[in-house]
Amino acid sequence: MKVEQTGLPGLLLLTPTVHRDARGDFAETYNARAFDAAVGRAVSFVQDNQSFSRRGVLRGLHYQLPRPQGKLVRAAAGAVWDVAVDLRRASPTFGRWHGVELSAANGRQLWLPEGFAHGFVALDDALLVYKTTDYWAPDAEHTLAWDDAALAIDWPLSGAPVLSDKDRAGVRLADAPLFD
Ligand SMILES: Cc1cn([C@H]2C[C@H](O)[C@@H](COP(=O)(O)OP(=O)(O)O[C@H]3O[C@H](C)C(=O)[C@H](O)[C@H]3O)O2)c(=O)[nH]c1=O
Repeated sequence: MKVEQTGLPGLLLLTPTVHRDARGDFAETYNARAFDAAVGRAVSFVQDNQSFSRRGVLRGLHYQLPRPQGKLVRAAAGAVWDVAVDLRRASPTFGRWHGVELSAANGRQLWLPEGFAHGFVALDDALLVYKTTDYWAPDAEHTLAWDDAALAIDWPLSGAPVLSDKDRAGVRLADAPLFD
């Protein structure tokens, strides 16, 4: 598995080894021993999620506080442009974002430790699958405005995104609850 830093402390890009043969291919999409070695600590996941999004759908930017969730994210089908925003008040990269294409074709995974908001736009119809380190806690959910000028996220959009009502009502960074 290839492990790459992203410039935001703790946010990692992981690319599992793909074993190809005449039948197709095989990859270990999660191996606790290898993942914990990459992260440098034991991480336990309690929930697996999947969401299908049609091309042009944008979900996010979401996080839970309290009950923050670390997330290990990949596209099992199609492709998304996945974004993490550092909301850790004391982080040297507070308020900065990182975007990367995750696709079934590139097999890339993004590890977002607790303290990040997460969102993505579907570049074509996409099935996003991801593990979380805590359970869903709807009362602890927050939505950061995907188009906050203070974040200036350079979304690869070819028109207005398809959004949920919740995501249309995201709060600005200046008004968002932050991680200490
Ligand atoms: C997150 C979640 C949702 N739900 C239910 C609640 C709604 O009835 C339905 C859709 O929920 P929502 O519109 O919040 O789904 P997304 O917009 O994809 O939210 C997710 O998208 C961003 C990108 C994330 O990183 C989070 O995991 C999560 O916030 O699934 C559940 O039953 N369990 C869950 O863990």
